[in-house]
Amino acid sequence: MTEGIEKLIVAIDTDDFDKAKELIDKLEDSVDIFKVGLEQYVATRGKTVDYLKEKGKKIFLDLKFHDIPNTMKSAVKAAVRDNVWLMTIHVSDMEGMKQCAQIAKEEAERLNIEKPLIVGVTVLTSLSNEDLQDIGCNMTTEELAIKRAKLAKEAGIDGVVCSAKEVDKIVKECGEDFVTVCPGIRPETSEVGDQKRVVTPADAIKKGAHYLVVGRPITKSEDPKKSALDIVREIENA
Ligand SMILES: O=c1ccn([C@@H]2O[C@H](COP(=O)(O)O)[C@@H](O)[C@H]2O)c(=O)[nH]1
Repeated sequence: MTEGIEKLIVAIDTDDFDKAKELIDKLEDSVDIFKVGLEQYVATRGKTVDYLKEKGKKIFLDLKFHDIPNTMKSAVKAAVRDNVWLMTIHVSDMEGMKQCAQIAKEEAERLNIEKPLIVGVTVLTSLSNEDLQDIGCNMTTEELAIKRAKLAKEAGIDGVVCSAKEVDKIVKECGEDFVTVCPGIRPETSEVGDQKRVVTPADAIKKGAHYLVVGRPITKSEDPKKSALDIVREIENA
């Protein structure tokens, strides 16, 4: 497998199981990791997860758990049983994050399976400094993302979701082994859409991102396979 494929995660954001299946089938030779997010999971009641398992693909379950500690930890426990490779929670209170990290370890040990990676969402890539001001936060997106990454690390979480704009600073603060997953990736010619902190695939890799999450630039393309392969090549040449 090429290094580019190992770093690319494709977000299957559609509310239709047949469309998701068609995309996965088109991309299966060029993509190894697929992200199942809220829209797809709720619409199909998790059916895509089963389909990806049948295909032997790595699954990133992006349901961004955020609740009281007991509910978060119970959701993480259930997701561990689904044998996903990576899952998201929100970087929230220390107690909730610590309990998620602990239960994932215990449940994976009990089932004798590899523990899924748990990453915490720092600051959504669709948010700008002004958006944070609007909700009463006087930090910049970068300051808040770094602060939350440090909290996630302290709580025992494996890594974070962040924009590649701040990924170099997070790697510097939290270390090379702390997993960084970066959405908001846009090749030069792609539409930005609702993303506000965007970076090209090449720049994200140069700044130290471990994994790049790409949705619409691939899934809405006329030729999703070509678009995925172009990104894989850009990653490899970076
Ligand atoms: O901060 C975040 C966290 C998650 N996402 C998710 O990534 C993909 C990005 O899709 P695009 O179509 O490439 O914009 C999407 O599923 C989001 O839910 C994010 O964008 N930002």
